[in-house]
Amino acid sequence: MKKSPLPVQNLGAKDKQRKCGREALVKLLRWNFGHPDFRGNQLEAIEAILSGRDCFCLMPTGGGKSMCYQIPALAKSGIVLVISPLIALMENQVMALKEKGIAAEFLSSTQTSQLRNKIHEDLDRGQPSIRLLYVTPELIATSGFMSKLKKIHGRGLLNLIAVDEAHCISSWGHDFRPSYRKLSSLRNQLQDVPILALTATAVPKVQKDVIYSLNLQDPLVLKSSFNRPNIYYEVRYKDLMDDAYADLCDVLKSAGDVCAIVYCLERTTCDDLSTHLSKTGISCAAYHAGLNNKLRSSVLDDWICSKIQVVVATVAFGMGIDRKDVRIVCHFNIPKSMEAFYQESGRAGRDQLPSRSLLYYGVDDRKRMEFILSIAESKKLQSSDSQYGLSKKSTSDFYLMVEYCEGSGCRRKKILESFGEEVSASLCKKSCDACEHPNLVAKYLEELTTAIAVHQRNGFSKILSSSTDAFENENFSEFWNRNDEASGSEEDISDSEDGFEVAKGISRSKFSKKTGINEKIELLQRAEENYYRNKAHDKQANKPDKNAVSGALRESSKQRLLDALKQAHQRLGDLKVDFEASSTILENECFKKYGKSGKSFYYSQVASKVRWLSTTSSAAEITNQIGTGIMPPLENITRKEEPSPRTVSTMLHDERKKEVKKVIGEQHCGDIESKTSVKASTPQMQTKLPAIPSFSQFVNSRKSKEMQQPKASEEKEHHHSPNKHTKKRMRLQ
Ligand SMILES: Nc1ncnc2c1ncn2[C@@H]1O[C@H](COP(=O)(O)OP(=O)(O)OP(=O)(O)O)[C@@H](O)[C@H]1O
Ligand SMILES: [Mg+2]
Repeated sequence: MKKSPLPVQNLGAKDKQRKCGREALVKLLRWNFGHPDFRGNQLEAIEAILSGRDCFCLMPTGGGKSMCYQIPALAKSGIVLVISPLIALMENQVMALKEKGIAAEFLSSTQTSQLRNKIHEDLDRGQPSIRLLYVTPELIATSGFMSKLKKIHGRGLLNLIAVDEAHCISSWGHDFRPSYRKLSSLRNQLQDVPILALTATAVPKVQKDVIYSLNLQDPLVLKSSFNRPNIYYEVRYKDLMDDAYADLCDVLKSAGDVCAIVYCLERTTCDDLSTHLSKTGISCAAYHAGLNNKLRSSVLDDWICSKIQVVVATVAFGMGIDRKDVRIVCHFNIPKSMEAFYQESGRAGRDQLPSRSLLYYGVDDRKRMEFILSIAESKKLQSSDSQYGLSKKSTSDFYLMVEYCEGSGCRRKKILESFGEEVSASLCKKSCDACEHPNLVAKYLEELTTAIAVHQRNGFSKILSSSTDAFENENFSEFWNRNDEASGSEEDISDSEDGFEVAKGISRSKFSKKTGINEKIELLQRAEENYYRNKAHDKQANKPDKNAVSGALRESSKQRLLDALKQAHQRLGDLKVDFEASSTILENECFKKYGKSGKSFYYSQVASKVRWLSTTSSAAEITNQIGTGIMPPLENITRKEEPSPRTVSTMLHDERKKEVKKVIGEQHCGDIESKTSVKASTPQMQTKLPAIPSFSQFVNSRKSKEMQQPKASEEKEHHHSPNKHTKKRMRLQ
């Protein structure tokens, strides 16, 4: 319904400098938004801004921060500029304001040039009709738009600059956006325009950083408690349950037909989980950046208008989702930080009614996140962002989240303390599982400790171990040494430019479309791993340290590298390196890095090198990496000891064959074998070793098989149901 312009114009047109009294502001609120009164610090913030003062406003998620700039936009003639990190967020707010008859627009590259021109024309008018103009920080950074802003300001029409989600300016914030840093120049460029910084998730360090970076002058600092008393916090332990999918299903069903969001780390989990929930009769849909825009907006629309009950989403279902009656927010995987968790779980109960935050914690998830963060950190260290001190921060943030799950004591207290709030023990009022059922939670934690010990004993998720230290100084794990690494992130999932998202994007781009292949690679790796484990175990039956890298293991690894080098030479033609010396160098490198970390890391690194040798398309790359002298002609190479027919590689090959057979069937395995045997019997090799099929060979033959038999392969993929043991192994997707 379009409202009459009153009382906006009455208040604004009379006297621009006139201060609106409380009553007039409440009237504006009631008239335009239908709320009976201001909440929390809204009024104080609005009054400060209207008096021309800078303001830093920290309010909990759903606290009503938008009102702090929307009311001033209505109280004075002129324009309020709102800087917002997401186009979707701007679109939503502008649409909602327009529905209320308030003149709001946003400028973005997604609009037609015709529409943009129309907005610019309005801004150029003596008295623009637009009251709220939403823009991205990127647009602010352009000289053209800045000169337009200066002109508007010169005409006395720029009333306020509101920086929404202001924590994005700080590299200490969980959603740091490099483009936000460009906002630092606003104060100098538009000197006497008040600036309002708004955020829900700033820890004290970030709060200071925001105020400093935006150069706020004597700002009114308003901080509300982060506490969300209407949200009940609970953690459930995946490692202690048979089937987390079924558990979640029960939770959602027993809650009735309520609105819920389930956050997952990976798109594939969203798809799987959504399918699973749908099958059990829950109305739900997946939402992630892998879906096209049309599908995404239809899922969002269906959820907003209650056509579907549950959205199973990645963090792409992000900031600005304003449905008030979300009753359950579930994290099916541990989030990356307490700030992210707070913001996401805070989408529950924005209507202040009782709601629930449920986190499913799994040790495997924790390890996966540790791995992602370690990669993101390495990437950030390499990039210019390192100047902002990003290196160790995300891991330490993450451990707060781990502590939330693994520690005993009130969950609410943990959340609030992480934001620097001092909290009394009585605050929670038994509205978290740890306060309501302390003995039960203590029992779970004890069982979890045992489960973790069992995982560790069994070498569970060995390849991507929890030890991020093991990846320090490493040019990433074997998973990163792949040809397609350079493909990078083809899309963003949360519209964030951050290293974390980029790292996730890269990992997804490499793995998500290759789930089947990835599983097979895993099987091969497992076969290799088993081989080494068994061999080392046999040889060292009496030795106490089962995890030590034995001399035999080193020798066989060297042999593998030697074979891989020779195969690379065959494939690429002009590999000018000394094979023996090079394999020693490569093996030494692996041992130097991981010899002390135990054989699984060491083996993993060797496997990585072998894979690199068998997939790289550049001989120069190998030569450069090894950096050894000129290689004698291949024909002249003779081994000191000719290996027996049943060598390490043969055995390894047999192991692989077994696994390959398991996955792709006898016939296809035979294909690989016949091809590789031909290679192995070529005279140049002077070895009886059958060649190890490279992963690309394996993957390519698998692909062609899949193309021939799409249905059969689909069945096999389907067979890898989420609850199968294989799913429990770690995969980055
Ligand atoms: N004074 C008020 N009384 C009642 N409801 C209000 C009031 N102010 C805002 N709201 C409502 O609260 C909800 C949340 O508002 P808003 O989106 O501005 O919150 P936010 O603090 O920006 O949250 P987030 O951190 O998630 O962005 C909206 O539905 C809004 O209409
Ligand atoms: Mg907001």
